[in-house]
Amino acid sequence: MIQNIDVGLVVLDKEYRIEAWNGFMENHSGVVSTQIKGKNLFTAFPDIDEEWFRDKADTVFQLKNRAFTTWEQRPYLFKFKNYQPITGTAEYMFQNTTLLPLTSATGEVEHISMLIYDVTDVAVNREQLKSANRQLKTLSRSDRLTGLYNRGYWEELMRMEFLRARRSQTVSTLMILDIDHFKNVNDVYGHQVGDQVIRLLANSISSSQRVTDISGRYGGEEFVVILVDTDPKHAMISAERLRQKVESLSLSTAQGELTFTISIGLCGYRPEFESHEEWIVEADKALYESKHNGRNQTTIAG
Ligand SMILES: Nc1nc2c(ncn2[C@@H]2O[C@H](COP(=O)(O)OP(=O)(O)OP(=O)(O)O)[C@@H](O)[C@H]2O)c(=O)[nH]1
Repeated sequence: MIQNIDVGLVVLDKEYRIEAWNGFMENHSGVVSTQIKGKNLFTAFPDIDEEWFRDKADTVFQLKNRAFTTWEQRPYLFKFKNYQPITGTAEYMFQNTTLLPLTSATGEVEHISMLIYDVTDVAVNREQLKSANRQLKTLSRSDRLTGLYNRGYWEELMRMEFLRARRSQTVSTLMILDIDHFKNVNDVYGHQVGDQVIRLLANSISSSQRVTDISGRYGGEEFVVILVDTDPKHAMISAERLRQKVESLSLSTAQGELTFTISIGLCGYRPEFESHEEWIVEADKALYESKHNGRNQTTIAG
């Protein structure tokens, strides 16, 4: 039975010599029991981390208790190729191992037995679940149309930046921008072209920003960027560069070339702000002024 079970069984003596080696071990290692018996485990399998394994096994010899190794600590003890078709993505077999003391008639532990379980399917499923969760996390943070952070996640980052700004000596600036007369774009060119314009603007924002800037889609045609460690004067240069770039863009549509402009509001962090929302409100007021004064311009909050 021990020969045929779907679990590896190895018996070791105190010198770490292999005393028993069942069918599972033969099949996966390609080494038959008669060849391996009497050989030292670490000489026969140099991939095994000797110090780590001795630490585990010594407690079994001395304290007569059980010990375990899991695939989460180390993917495997014996480097066996994985041949399971369903879990074909894993190159090597993931293993959990149990070490058990074998007590002699005198009560001494002269041998330990190792049970090696193939847990590749569990491990692969767990890894796939982790990867799916990572993808879900990214999706839940980003806006589907533009790929920028969505409002919820951006606001979370904005709140953290507000707390950081409160402690730091440097100034960060919040930029809010909005497409001018966007309703007309939708009315004249249709909603799909409207979506294309939004995407084009999002690309311009992404390509013109610094790696430390944090940009998001705040609403329909409204975008926000936190320019980290940038005062309003320098943010103005960056905002104007973006505004001019957008002004020069053109989109080919069935109704001819389409150009569009944006209005921008800027507001630097102020110590009197009590929340990140106050900061947003002030930047929004500056945006409103840009709109009010004729659009296609940038205003710094007064
Ligand atoms: N195509 C498209 N349109 C959107 C989306 N989200 C919001 N909108 C449209 O954006 C328009 C916003 O219009 P308004 O808020 O009146 O502003 P506006 O026409 O840009 O005028 P000003 O901001 O004052 O220059 C509305 O017509 C919304 O339907 C979207 O995801 N795709």
